[in-house]
Amino acid sequence: MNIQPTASHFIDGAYVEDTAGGDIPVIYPATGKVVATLHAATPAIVDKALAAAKRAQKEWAGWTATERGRVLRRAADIMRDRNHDLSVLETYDTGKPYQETSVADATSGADALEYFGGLAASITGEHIQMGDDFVYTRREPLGVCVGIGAWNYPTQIACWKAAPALACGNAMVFKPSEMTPLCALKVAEILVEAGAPAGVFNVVQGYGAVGASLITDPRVDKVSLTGSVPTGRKVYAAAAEGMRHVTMELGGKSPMVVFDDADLENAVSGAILANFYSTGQVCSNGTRVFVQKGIKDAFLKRLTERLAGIKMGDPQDPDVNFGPMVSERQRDIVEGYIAKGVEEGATLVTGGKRVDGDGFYIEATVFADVTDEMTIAKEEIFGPVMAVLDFETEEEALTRANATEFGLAAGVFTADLTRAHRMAAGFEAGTCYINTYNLAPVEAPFGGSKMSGVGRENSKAAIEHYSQIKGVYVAMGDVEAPF
Ligand SMILES: NC(=O)C1=CN([C@@H]2O[C@H](COP(=O)(O)OP(=O)(O)OC[C@H]3O[C@@H](n4cnc5c(N)ncnc54)[C@H](O)[C@@H]3O)[C@@H](O)[C@H]2O)C=CC1
Repeated sequence: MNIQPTASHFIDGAYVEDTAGGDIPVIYPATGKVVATLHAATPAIVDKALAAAKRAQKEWAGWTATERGRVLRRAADIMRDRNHDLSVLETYDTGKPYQETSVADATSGADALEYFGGLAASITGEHIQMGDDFVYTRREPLGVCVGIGAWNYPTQIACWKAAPALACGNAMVFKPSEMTPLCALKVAEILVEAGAPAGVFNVVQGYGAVGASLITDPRVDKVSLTGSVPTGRKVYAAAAEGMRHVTMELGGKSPMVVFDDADLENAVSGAILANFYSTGQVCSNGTRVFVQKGIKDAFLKRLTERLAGIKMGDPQDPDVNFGPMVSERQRDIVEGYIAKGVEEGATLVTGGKRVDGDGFYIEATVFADVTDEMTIAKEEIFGPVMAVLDFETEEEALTRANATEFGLAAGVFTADLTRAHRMAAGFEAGTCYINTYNLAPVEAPFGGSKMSGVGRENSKAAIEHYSQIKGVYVAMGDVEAPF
């Protein structure tokens, strides 16, 4: 497979290069080797992309929604047809195992394109009768949207943002994470192939500075970021200057609560999905696993047994189910947290060590006897580190689960139906799970409360964040004025 793309950027329907912006090396996390070199956008490239989006948006919004939807649905079909190649590329970009990328990335992107393609024609206004007069509402696009992505799901993030944006008649300029710049280019190619007019979806590469320059441009109407809380703060503030709409999908330190009466095997499976999928690099991960005292020993025993099923190795090998971290830096950060866990007195149950060699591998790590004050229970690690905390009562579990500035996700495992719903109602989090964890189907809203974000992606809720309502009052009689 040719990993080096034709050029760094995709603007106005074509690949564009400008080497003056400086190199962005693409490092394959499994080997530590550079597999492609791209270039950061210069101000001229950013200008070209925004100009193309601004022009194309007018044409695109003039199409009927059925026509727009058809393009998105065709793009979904193309993505599914190319799932293998796209998954291999996603694995080069991120280091996530092919076993995951072949079922969770291009496929999830295709789901978003299909879902919002199907929804496009149902995005309508309403009629409000006022005696003889009436008001009608128009649901209009926002204009030019900027999407900024994190490294962990480059295809999915591009599609989760592009699909609702385009369905509503917006155009988009998307900046992938500098760590994983390859996959969004394929999304752009596919949309053009599916019939999207040139300029409706553009990709520009770059580090934070390129992202920052996009947000403040007067041509931009909306910014949707997937990233960390510190970046979210900066992006939200910069967008506020121009009163721009925002969607913020940020980090988390989500709780997963396991009661004594939970199905042990399912709770262990949930904890594995909540901590080790994508080598722990998932924003909604349930990294604070609260386990009720009566089930704690059995839980830890079964978890340790199940972790023996990890197969670490070349992520392109379909039998491998645990890949490297995305970068050396991220692995160093995770190692630092593991050291803090040991230093602050948590019990290291399993893992904890980096794997020697060129790739950025680190073991799946479980700490028990973690307390709320420990650093590993408070800060987002974004790596394969599970913290198991003990608890006794439901009230205690809920209070401690909510005692965080984050509010992205939360989960509960219990056989007690009413308790499950009580917990879901009590969680201060945007995305909750009962007896499962980390599923993110396009039909369901996804996003966080508190410091974890603003707005929702996916589901009908996303339409609210990529369109605006205009009310039109229509008088049927004379106008009454006081003088
Ligand atoms: N809630 C969600 O849906 C998700 C959230 N995340 C969060 O993302 C973080 C990890 O991803 P990273 O790529 O390290 O995040 P990051 O915040 O470092 O970077 C995210 C993106 O923002 C860009 N950026 C950085 N500074 C900027 C600025 N001043 N203006 C505009 N753009 C700027 C980066 O180039 C990158 O494309 C984690 O905290 C994770 O929890 C990741 C995936 C999903």
